[in-house]
Amino acid sequence: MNETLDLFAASGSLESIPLPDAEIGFARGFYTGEQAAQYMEQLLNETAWRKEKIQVWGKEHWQPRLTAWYGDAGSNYSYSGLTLERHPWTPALLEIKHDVEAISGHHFNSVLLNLYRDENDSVGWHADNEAELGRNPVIASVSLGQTRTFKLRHRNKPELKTTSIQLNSGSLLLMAGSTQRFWQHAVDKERQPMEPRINLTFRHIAGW
Ligand SMILES: O=C(O)CCC(=O)C(=O)O
Ligand SMILES: [Fe+2]
Repeated sequence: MNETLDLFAASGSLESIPLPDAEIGFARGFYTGEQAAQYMEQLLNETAWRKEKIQVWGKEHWQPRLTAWYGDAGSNYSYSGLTLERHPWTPALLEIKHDVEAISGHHFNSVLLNLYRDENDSVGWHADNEAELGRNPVIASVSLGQTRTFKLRHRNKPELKTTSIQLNSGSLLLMAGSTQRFWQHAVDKERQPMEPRINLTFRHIAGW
C-alpha cells in the first residue's frame, strides 16, 4: 500500500474509491448539511467572484461559471492563457482549509473557488496537471449547495467506463497519486433546473 492510501485509511471517514491508476477518497459527510449551508451562504456573499475569459484552441471563450482564487502571498496561478488574481485568505476559507488539512494530512497554500449559478454552468473535461502543481498533485475538493454529478474518464483506457460521483453539499473529494496524470474530470450542464453550487479545490502550488 502506498503512502497516500495509508493516509486515507488513517483518516477514518474518507472512503477510498477504487479506480485503476488513481487514488481517490470521498467523505460524504465531511460537513453536516447545516454547516455546509452556512458556508454556502457566507461564501456566496463574500467571495470576489469573476467571470473569466479563457483561450481554448486559440479562441476566446467566457468560462461557463464564476471563479475566484485565494491563497498565500506570492502565489501566481495560470491556466488556459489566464493568470488569476490572488486574494488573501479569509477567516472562513482558513477554517475550511484547516479542516481539509486535518482529514487529508496534506498542506494546501491556495484554493480555487467555482460558482455554478444554475444548470447552465459547467466545467469541461480537464485534468489539474499544471506544472506548478507538481507530478502527483493532491487536490481536495469541497462541495456546497446543489448536488452535481462529477464525472471521471481514463485518458487511454476507454474500456474503463466513465465513472460518476454525486458531489453532495458538505462532501469532500480527495484526488491524489497519479489521478491527474491518468484521468480527466468534468461537471456537465444539466437539463433540470439547478440551484447554485460552490466548489472549493484546495491545491498546493510548488515553488513559493
Ligand atoms: O466543481 C467541481 O467539482 C470540479 C471543479 C474542478 O474540476 C476544478 O476547479 O478544477
Ligand atoms: Fe479540476
